[in-house]
Amino acid sequence: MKSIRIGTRNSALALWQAREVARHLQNNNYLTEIVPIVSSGDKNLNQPLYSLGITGVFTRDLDIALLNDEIDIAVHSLKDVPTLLPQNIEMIAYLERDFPQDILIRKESAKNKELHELKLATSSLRRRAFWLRHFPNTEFSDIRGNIQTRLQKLEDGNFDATILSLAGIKRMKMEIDYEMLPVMIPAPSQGVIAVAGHSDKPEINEILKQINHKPTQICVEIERNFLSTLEGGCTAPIGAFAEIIEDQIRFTAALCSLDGKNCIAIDENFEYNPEENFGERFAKVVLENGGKELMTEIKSQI
Ligand SMILES: NCc1[nH]cc(CCC(=O)O)c1CC(=O)O
Repeated sequence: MKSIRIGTRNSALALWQAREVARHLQNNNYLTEIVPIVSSGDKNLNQPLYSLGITGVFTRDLDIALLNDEIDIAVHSLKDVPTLLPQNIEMIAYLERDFPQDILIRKESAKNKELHELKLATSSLRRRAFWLRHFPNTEFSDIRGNIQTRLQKLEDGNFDATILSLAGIKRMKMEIDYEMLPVMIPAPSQGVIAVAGHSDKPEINEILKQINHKPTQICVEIERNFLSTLEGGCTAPIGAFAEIIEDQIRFTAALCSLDGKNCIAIDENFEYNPEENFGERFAKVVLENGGKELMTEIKSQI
């Protein structure tokens, strides 16, 4: 049998994630081959992502390679994938989520500062707003690039700390001190590796389904339905996290104003029912409780 061509971005993290998907497929006795593809999201590093005006900067080039039959499947960090997929592209498998949380990393010279004294670097509207919700007088600078670049910028730059995803740090095996940030709600689908396939390739997609982790799929579908119902194509400070605890789902989520002063939050426990779109239901609760006006305000500010 021919080997499965696994498309990936060529950052260290993306390659690690692609090898992880390859390992799962090899465990099921399939041959694999990794095909790195340079993405335009990686080429354009001077502007924050939300200001590039297009969604899917990280995924577009892999989508094109998939549609052009240069690769059979594409591996993504699910949180970078827009909720609306291009025609003929389907998300087929999700690997088990390991570390959904955000963490704080500070440089040595800031190690004795209080949290509210830190000057932070992040380009994420969510991380900024959720931090400001607790520490409203914080100064921020933008920071872009892959994890290694950001940590280098932290050493060189005029700020004390940055916020990153724990999953990325763990996957890169970085020996680095970090602090957990229980005040932050993760981005929808943070920490999840997802595999996309072409709708016209049912044989490959059947193979992919064998490595799907169903509990992770259930959780990220709730988070992403919540996100897509709220956003309608715009980027806003939205956190959403679902986890399965015994036989219940715990869902925590919030939409915040850019300055973090106004947050509409959800915290629910419920029994899973595949017939019900919980993400949409909770997003409607947010929209009806001031979220609609808040989204209009955010859209006018970014
Ligand atoms: N937006 C960049 C990005 N996309 C995926 C990860 C790490 C893996 C993940 O969180 O799923 C990161 C780095 C970060 O947010 O710190």
